[in-house]
Formats: sequence, structure tokens, C-alpha cells
Amino acid sequence: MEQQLNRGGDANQRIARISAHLNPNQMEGNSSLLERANCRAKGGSPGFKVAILGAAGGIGQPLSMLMKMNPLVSVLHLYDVANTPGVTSDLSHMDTGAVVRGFLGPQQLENALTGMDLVIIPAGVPRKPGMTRDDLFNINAGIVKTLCEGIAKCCPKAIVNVISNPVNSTVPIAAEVFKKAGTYDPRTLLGVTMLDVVRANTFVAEVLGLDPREVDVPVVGGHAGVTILPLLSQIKPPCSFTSEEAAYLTSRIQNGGTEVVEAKAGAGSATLSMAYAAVKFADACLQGLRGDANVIRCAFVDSVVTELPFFASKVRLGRNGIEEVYALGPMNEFERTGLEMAKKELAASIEKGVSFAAK
Ligand SMILES: NC(=O)C1=CN([C@@H]2O[C@H](COP(=O)(O)OP(=O)(O)OC[C@H]3O[C@@H](n4cnc5c(N)ncnc54)[C@H](O)[C@@H]3O)[C@@H](O)[C@H]2O)C=CC1
Ligand SMILES: O=C([O-])CC(=O)C(=O)O
Repeated sequence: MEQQLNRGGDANQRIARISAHLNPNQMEGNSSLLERANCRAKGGSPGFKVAILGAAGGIGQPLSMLMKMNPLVSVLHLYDVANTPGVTSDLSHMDTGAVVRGFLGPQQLENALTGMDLVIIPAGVPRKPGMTRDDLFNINAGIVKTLCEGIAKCCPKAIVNVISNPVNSTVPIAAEVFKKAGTYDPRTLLGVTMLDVVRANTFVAEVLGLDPREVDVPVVGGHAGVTILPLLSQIKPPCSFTSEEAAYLTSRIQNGGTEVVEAKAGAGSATLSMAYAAVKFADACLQGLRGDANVIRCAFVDSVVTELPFFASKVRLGRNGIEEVYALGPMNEFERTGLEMAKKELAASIEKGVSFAAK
């Protein structure tokens, strides 16, 4: 008997294990017999530290689960103003490598952010039918501003993925906050437009009768209505479209978000496909940080490819975040007309974000 107990470690280790079982929440500030410092370390498993802000929401929960399954993640911090204990407890039972810790409320924001390599922000309210993304500005602008102030203070070098809408304004707000704090590095701030690419690949594959996994459509501009500009002429594999097909596909891609908002009939906007897209994008950022070559995705970034200060286009991701922002490439007349419409709306949305942050 004694031998068996000894095999299981000394008394302190046994108590620690029992206590861990009694208190699995891994919540910041939870007191129990077990201090986290007493846990047996996981041997410094390689990987990145990722924080999700808004982790208990419609996007946040599936996003947190998918990031818990990501082998590139060693530590996953889940922050929200509500419900993080339950989400953290639940996810902490998954037998994947990432260690999950939960953080609840503004007092715990700094601890949630300290030491992070990548911060993903899906915090904020979603649309209801009849609303535009810009209608979310009044609530979400302040949320993103406060969270970015925390990032500037606690992990100024982290890569930041902004999901909260309206992305066309929240990314400029984040940039202004970082500029004000003296921490702005345009290579590390990315508005997540991956869902537009995911939708474009899916809808184009439907029309062409292809497997969506074989299709790659660049989507440039921004992330709202006409600012979402799919470049069907640059699709891989190369394919041609009739003008009716191009008009149908462009409209469906631009209105994909509204399609989901209407189908959910008041219960929110895209969450599951967004979580999938966010993880696809976050994984690319982590691959870049790891030093993988040729990691290229579309994102809404600080840019000189047009006269606007921000624009979504293809970027190459690397150890410093964005290593290269690609020019838009050749466009047909339909796309050039779309580009002019996109730029007009984008300019106003960017300006709205910049002046909000200046207040
Ligand atoms: N970039 C994109 O492609 C997409 C963006 N979105 C946007 O993502 C945002 C989130 O959408 P859902 O997850 O569906 O909303 P949700 O309402 O289900 O979840 C939002 C979460 O944010 C939390 N939250 C609110 N204020 C916070 C704060 N100050 N700090 C931390 N967390 C806070 C809430 O407690 C909630 O858990 C919305 O703004 C939505 O428009 C949605 C789909 C696609
Ligand atoms: O449409 C919305 O409000 C959410 C969103 O950004 C999207 O699904 O693309």
C-alpha cells in the first residue's frame, strides 16, 4: 500500500492532485488547497500563448474550443465580462495540450493579457435583422478601445486579430489606441476578414461544381457590404465566370453576413462559420510566428496599396506579423467599379473610427 502511494508521489503531490480534481476551473483568483504554482509543470510544451477576449460569446465559445485543439497553442487565456468560469471549466477537461485559464471582468484583464503572443478579439454585440454592422459602432467601439488599451499595456508586441464589428472602424480604433500608447506596430494589427474568403470559396465552388477546399478567392477592401470585394478574376484554380455569375457571386459574398443574421432571426449573427474562419486565420498567424514560409491570407490592415490608410488585401505572415502587403493585381472592369464603391464607404468608416479614438 505504502509502495503504491509512494509510486504516486509524496503527500504534497497527492494532495495537489486531489485538490486539482476538486477545483478544475482554472479560474484566475480561485482559492483552493492547490495553488497553480504547485501543479506539476507540463514540461514547457512548445507553443504559443493565445488570449481570446469575448471568449464566452457566440463566436468566443467555439473559437476557444478550436484553439484548445490547436497543437500550436500551449496556453489559452479566456477573458470575458460574463460566464468565463463555466466555459473554462468545460474546455479544461479536453485532453489536448493547451493549458486553459479563465479571466472574468475588467480587474482580470491585465492578467489575461500579460505574456500573450496572439490576442483574438470577438468581444462585442452582434447584429439583429435590419441592422448594418455600423449600427454596432456605438457599443463595440468603446469595448475594442478598452481592450486595446489593455493590450498596449500588457502585451504590446502581441499579434492582434480584431473580429468585433464594424471591423472597418474597430481596426482604425485599435491603431489609434496603440499610437497613443506609443506601441503601434502596423505589422501586428489585423482585422479578420477571413469569413469573406471562406464564404467566397464555398459559394464559388457551388457554382463551379468544385470542392471548396480546392478554391481560393482573394477578397479585398473591407468587411461590410460593398466594401467586401471578391476578386473573382484572380481565383485559383483559374476559372472564368459569365457576367451573371460574377454579379450573383459578388452580391452573395457581400451579403453573406446578412443572410445568416436573417436566418437566425434575432438570435445573432454568424458564430460557427466565424469561429472556423477565425481559427483558420489565427492558425496562419501562429504558423507565421513559427517561421513557416509562404503563409499568405487576406486581412484588413494598415496599407499603402490604395490611398486609404487601411485596406484588406493579401498579406504574407511571418515572425513579425505582416511581412508583406501585396498589391491588388490586375482587375477587370466590374471589379474596378466595385473598388471605387468600396473605397468611398471605407474612407468614411475609417475616419469614424479614427475620430472616435481621438476623443
Ligand atoms: N469579423 C467578422 O467576420 C465577424 C465579426 N462578428 C462580430 O463579432 C462580435 C461578436 O459576435 P458574437 O460572438 O456573435 O456576439 P455575442 O454577443 O454572442 O458574444 C460577445 C461576447 O463579448 C462579451 N463582451 C461584451 N463586452 C465585453 C468586454 N468589454 N470585454 C470582454 N468581453 C465582452 C460578451 O459578454 C459576450 O460573451 C460582434 O461584434 C459581431 O458583429 C461576427 C461575425 C463575423
Ligand atoms: O454580418 C454580421 O453582422 C456578422 C459578420 O460580420 C459576418 O457574418 O460577416
